[in-house]
Amino acid sequence: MDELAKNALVGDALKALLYEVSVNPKPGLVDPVSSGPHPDMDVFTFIDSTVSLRQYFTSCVGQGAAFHGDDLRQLFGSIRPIGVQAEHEMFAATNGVNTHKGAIFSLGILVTAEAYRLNHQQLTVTNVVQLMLRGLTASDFKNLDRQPADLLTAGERQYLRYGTKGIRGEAETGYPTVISVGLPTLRAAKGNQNQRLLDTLMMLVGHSVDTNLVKRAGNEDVVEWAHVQAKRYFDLGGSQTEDGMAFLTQLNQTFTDRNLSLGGSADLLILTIFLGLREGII
Ligand SMILES: CC(C)(COP(=O)(O)OP(=O)(O)OC[C@H]1O[C@@H](n2cnc3c(N)ncnc32)[C@H](O)[C@@H]1O)[C@@H](O)C(=O)NCCC(=O)NCCS
Ligand SMILES: Nc1ncnc2c1ncn2[C@@H]1O[C@H](COP(=O)(O)OP(=O)(O)OP(=O)(O)O)[C@@H](O)[C@H]1O
Repeated sequence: MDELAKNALVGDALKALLYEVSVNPKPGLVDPVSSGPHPDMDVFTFIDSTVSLRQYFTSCVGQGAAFHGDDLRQLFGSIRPIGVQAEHEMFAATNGVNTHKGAIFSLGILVTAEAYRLNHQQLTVTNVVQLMLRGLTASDFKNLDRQPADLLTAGERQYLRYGTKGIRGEAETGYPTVISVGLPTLRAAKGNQNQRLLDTLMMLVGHSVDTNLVKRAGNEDVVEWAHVQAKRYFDLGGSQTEDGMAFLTQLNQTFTDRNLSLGGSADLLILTIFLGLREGII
């Protein structure tokens, strides 16, 4: 893999983050027009955060391209500490605001997998991710019930309470929601870039269990409600119709009023954009 190809991979990761934050109006998320239910951040916070991650993605590409072992779990083991470091850099760049924690984890995995795959073209990105993350949920969720409750993250708490595997479950299975929902929607989506990405986001919202949303709502029933909202958007014609867009604008307000966030769905959109850029469909 030459330097040009490595730089292109890093560039696609950074573009994915910047494209996603630029899409609007996004319910429950920061965009250039509104911060929605996130008064502690705006689009500039996301630009600062994105730029702070260049070195991290460069390291992920380096690890993926240089890995020649048989057990790809070791490749994941090599990027996890780099991810922890990247989280520190993100918090330093945003004055302590969590902009991209989920994206650091998920996009770091996909960038690493893509770099590895460029030297192993017989494998799909799904194959590589599944091999890298074998046993992730079992090891991350092991003995959680013995941890002090106040030290648990939102995702860990929801696993204990509802059995939801969240970002780790999605990752371990090779990001099926991105591959089977996000990418096919993006390939088929019509209109300009913003319209295509809005439809892709809403399709992801309709097919995922977003632990960020559940945390903000304090219950799991909100997932079904969000799925119904996404279906209504598409029944009205999605981004292609005035009714669809009017509904989305109203939904944006509802999410803000109810202090609901879609941080996990935003991450799934980021991953879809990244793979879409690699595939040349965006
Ligand atoms: C697994 C990670 C994301 C942490 O999980 P944690 O339990 O702290 O968070 P939690 O489960 O609450 O969710 C984190 C984020 O995931 C995203 N998310 C939520 N739901 C989903 C979903 N269905 N699909 C994809 N992403 C989702 C959201 O952005 C959310 O904010 C990661 O930060 C981690 O492994 N942390 C431990 C320290 C570490 O190793 N960090 C470096 C990672 S390379
Ligand atoms: N445009 C966006 N793109 C990506 N993620 C976004 C966007 N807007 C909001 N988010 C996400 O919102 C989440 C932050 O929400 P929230 O404040 O509920 O999480 P937190 O920082 O983990 O929790 P708390 O603020 O309660 O400590 C982050 O995961 C962030 O990724």
